[in-house]
Amino acid sequence: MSHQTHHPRRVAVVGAGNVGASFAYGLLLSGLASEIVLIDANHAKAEGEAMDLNHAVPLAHPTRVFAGSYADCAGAAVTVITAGSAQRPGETRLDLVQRNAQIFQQIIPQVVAANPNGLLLIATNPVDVLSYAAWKFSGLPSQRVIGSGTILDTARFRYLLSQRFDVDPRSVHAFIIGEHGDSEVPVWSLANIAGMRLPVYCSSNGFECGLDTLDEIFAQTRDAAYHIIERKGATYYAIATGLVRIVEAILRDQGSVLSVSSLQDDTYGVGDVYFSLPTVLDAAGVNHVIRLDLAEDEIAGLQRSARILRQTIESLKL
Ligand SMILES: NC(=O)C1=CN([C@@H]2O[C@H](COP(=O)(O)OP(=O)(O)OC[C@H]3O[C@@H](n4cnc5c(N)ncnc54)[C@H](O)[C@@H]3O)[C@@H](O)[C@H]2O)C=CC1
Ligand SMILES: CC(=O)C(=O)O
Repeated sequence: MSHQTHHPRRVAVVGAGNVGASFAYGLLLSGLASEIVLIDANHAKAEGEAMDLNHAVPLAHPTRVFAGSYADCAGAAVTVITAGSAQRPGETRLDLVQRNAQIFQQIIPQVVAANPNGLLLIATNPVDVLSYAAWKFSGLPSQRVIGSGTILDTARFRYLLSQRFDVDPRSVHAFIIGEHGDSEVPVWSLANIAGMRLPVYCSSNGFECGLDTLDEIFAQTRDAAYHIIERKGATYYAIATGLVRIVEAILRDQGSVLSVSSLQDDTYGVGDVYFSLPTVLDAAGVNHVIRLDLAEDEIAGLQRSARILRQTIESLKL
């Protein structure tokens, strides 16, 4: 209730569309939150989703789910932003930037006015640029403004590698870094199963993994959203699960290493930009970003990705 001052484990969700509603559903099933508030410009949509979700509560976990207004972001540990336009077939994520930045200019100050102490978790695309915009519009310390970044791409990559090598994807350790989008970079040099780099793993365990095979796995990872949008119009279950995983790391103060987007300094030659690297997340948000021992071509790819994002930020004239 909005008159309460203490909201144990409240999570607010702005945007109750495909991604927001799927996230709320995943969060409800996780039992991590005691309250979930849904906010949407289309209030009826938020109300309908809250009603439907509440009917799952007796079968899941005691959770108070309701449709609210920005004032209800008060006391939320995390506010997840999924509002805005999604790609239509043939559009890139970067094509959405002007439209969604304008929406963020309206939304973010209202969230922060109600809740100056919580964390913001951004999913709206292009997620790296909009996370940077959210940081600017919010005035919050960058540690508390996080983008879902390549958590999804890393999950896709681990899944596809697991299929190739016939193991549990959780046993595949590999990261996608940089932009959540077309310029993202696979970190092949550090990818491993059981601590063995992939070429060694392959030769000693009887798998073929030539360059063509690996290139194809990366292309399928990078282009997955296009393939899914062509078929079903949108992607949401996997990103929703990624958002739940990030919220879990925060609410449970786990110190988990996840590839998320955060403000980057110029370690790799391009600063004042958001992009993804493996990042330690805890209750305070970004604890620190891990400095990877990358191969030269990976550094070059990351710098290219960061430059594309920096140029897109500059086009917004924030
Ligand atoms: N970061 C990631 O990995 C992923 C990001 N996305 C992005 O998430 C975003 C949402 O996608 P979907 O949920 O599929 O879209 P959707 O169209 O189903 O939902 C968007 C919701 O935002 C609401 N909305 C629009 N303007 C608003 C405003 N000014 N204030 C409050 N609510 C507003 C709409 O009413 C709608 O309910 C898109 O930008 C999409 O590209 C989607 C999948 C993965
Ligand atoms: C839409 C999007 O960003 C994705 O599925 O990767």
